[in-house]
Amino acid sequence: HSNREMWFKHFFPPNVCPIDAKANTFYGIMFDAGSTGTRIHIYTFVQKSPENLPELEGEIFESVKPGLSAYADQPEKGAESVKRLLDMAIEAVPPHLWKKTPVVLKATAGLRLLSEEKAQALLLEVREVFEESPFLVPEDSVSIMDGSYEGQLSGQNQHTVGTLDLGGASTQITFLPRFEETLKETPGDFLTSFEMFNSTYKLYTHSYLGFGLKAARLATLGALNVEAVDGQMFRSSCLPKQLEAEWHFGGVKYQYGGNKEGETGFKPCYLEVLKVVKGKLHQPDEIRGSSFYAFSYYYDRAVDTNLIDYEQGGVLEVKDFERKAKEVCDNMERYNSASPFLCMDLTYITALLKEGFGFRDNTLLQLTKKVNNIETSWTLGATFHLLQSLGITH
Ligand SMILES: Nc1ccn([C@@H]2O[C@H](COP(=O)(O)OP(=O)(O)O)[C@@H](O)[C@H]2O)c(=O)n1
Ligand SMILES: [Ca+2]
Repeated sequence: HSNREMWFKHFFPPNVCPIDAKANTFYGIMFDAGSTGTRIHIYTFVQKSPENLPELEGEIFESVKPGLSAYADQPEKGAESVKRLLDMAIEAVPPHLWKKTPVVLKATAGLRLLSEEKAQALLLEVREVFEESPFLVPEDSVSIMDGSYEGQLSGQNQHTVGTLDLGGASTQITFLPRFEETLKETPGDFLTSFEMFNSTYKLYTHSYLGFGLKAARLATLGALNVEAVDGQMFRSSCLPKQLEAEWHFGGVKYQYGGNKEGETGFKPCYLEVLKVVKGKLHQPDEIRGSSFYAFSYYYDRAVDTNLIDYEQGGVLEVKDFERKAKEVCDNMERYNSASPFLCMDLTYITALLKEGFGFRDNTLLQLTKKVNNIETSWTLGATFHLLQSLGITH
């Protein structure tokens, strides 16, 4: 619309101006099909004028468990879980905007670990659910995402230069390098360029498949990429001595337990976990002392052990995770009520941060679930990009 049509909008406060609201509000529906759950993000954007970027106005968020990969052998059931979430969008988006509201699903690490055939069958069923909905279904609306897009950047605090995300199957690190040196010593496929205000920026972002918390459990147990797991017992010094149990992940059943006779506790556990991370990740020098935002399982495990409050989040040092790991691992029987993997998880987080990425003991981590009441997720950037590429916003 031209400025002529909108001359009257200055007489109304923005939220009572009916035409303004209609002409400038856009919705975007983004599904995050993660390895442990499926989530819907329904974003509302408002574009105040054609020359400004659209602003995020709000988000509706819901999630279900388990993730799509758990339906590897029942793709219709998997698609049904998506449909139930999509029904929320039918309620949330005004009917006259349905046709203009794109719906997209991007699967992350969990589906990357399934066979091509099973993954495609799932995606096909989901695509059908989308086609039957009243929303705009772009080409490629259902896909497996390249890991590097999961990185996200937050600019809340000048000294916080990057983000860390720990999923079930993969983990991501993203930051804006400040030194030429970092760009020089970084593998090319860890860098992506983007344009903003007529300048080109280089972003360091990488997704490590197999280094998510749950994949790391299997790796520590020696059960990742093992051919025959049937009847095999995987043991670890990171688990309670007497424990023997079963665990289902990615459609496979694993039997695992504690070191009945051998050692348990932080020290032997750390050595076990070290084998999984040491020398496996790229360590950019400049991040050692920088502070990072940390999401997902970093957040969840910090909440589980009272390091932070669930609602508030908080700031931690890397060594806080180590202190807690020692406390839990060296008193394993006492912590039995929580997950039997708590010691292993905290030890892995400690090793990942210190030996994997190369952070210092006193590196600060800002643990956050929401920023300005919006779920922190790669989905926001992806939706923004989608609306622009479809020409829905400018
Ligand atoms: N919107 C979201 C998405 C995931 N998560 C967390 O991310 C972790 C699981 O990661 P995921 O299921 O996305 O696994 P990947 O597919 O990323 O490996 C859990 O700690 C979730 O609670 C979150 O806190 N908020
Ligand atoms: Ca994720």
